[in-house]
Amino acid sequence: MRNHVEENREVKQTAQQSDTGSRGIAIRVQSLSKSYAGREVLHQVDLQIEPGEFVAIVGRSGCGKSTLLRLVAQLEQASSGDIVFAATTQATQAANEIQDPEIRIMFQDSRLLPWKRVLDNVALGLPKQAAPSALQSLRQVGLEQRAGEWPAVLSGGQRQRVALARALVHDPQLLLLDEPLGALDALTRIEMQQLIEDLWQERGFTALLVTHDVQEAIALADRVLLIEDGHIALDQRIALPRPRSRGQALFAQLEEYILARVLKNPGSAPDAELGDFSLQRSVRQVQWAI
Ligand SMILES: Nc1ncnc2c1ncn2[C@@H]1O[C@H](COP(=O)(O)OP(=O)(O)OP(=O)(O)O)[C@@H](O)[C@H]1O
Repeated sequence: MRNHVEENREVKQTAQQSDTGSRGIAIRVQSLSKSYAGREVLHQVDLQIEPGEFVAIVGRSGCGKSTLLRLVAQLEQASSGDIVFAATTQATQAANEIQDPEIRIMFQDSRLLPWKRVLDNVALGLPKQAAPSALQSLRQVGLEQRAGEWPAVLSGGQRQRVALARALVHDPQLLLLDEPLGALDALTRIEMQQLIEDLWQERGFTALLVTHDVQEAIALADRVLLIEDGHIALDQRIALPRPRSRGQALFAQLEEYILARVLKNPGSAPDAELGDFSLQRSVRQVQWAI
């Protein structure tokens, strides 16, 4: 017998799924500004993200990366400007505004409840009868066997896997990732990157990742945005084939270029040289009529 969550999900998907079969939504940020105590952190930011796109945000500490993510998550209010979410219709790719997108967020710390077992953490907020989907979500991150354990006995990487399972059990249209792998060792970090990429490809949600790690941004994202002085100073398409290898010459070239831009190093390669990749991933552009 199907549970309520599955039924609700089906109804929601029928209404909101794009014609690529993607669960992901489009985002349009218009003239977005945010000030804290009179100090402007973001200044009239404009940004468009396509359904199912994976976008990474990099930039120096304190430049406003997490602020932008929190505004998109609707955890904070902008000082001015708009953020619009849209699903696309079947044939036309026209954007239909949606008011209550399913958005989930992952932080650097897992934020698991220590007094709840792993499975109960994943099932948090789900109706009781949806427990099987929580177990399935744990299976997807490879931790089904740890369902009955307490978060305290898991490693940092395993706790982040549980946090990922907890986000995915809600079948998000948009997954926001605020430096979720920042505290992990290098090997675990790469394993988690692969897991996130696999799940993103399988589920089709739109992903927005804040990271300090330019390699991570290039490994995962379709586009890397650099925030600087309150605005998007660079919007670099990463048209490398997936899965990506850090050993590729183009990977290294992009890394050097983006890092140089972050560090404002005048010796970096010109944008034009890097914009000429032949392998472009076909992200379908939304027609905004709203
Ligand atoms: N609630 C707040 N009240 C006051 N100032 C804030 C608040 N949140 C963020 N700021 C300030 O806004 C600026 C941007 O913060 P934000 O956390 O977005 O930066 P970030 O780029 O994510 O930094 P990091 O890479 O170090 O995490 C910082 O100067 C920060 O001190």
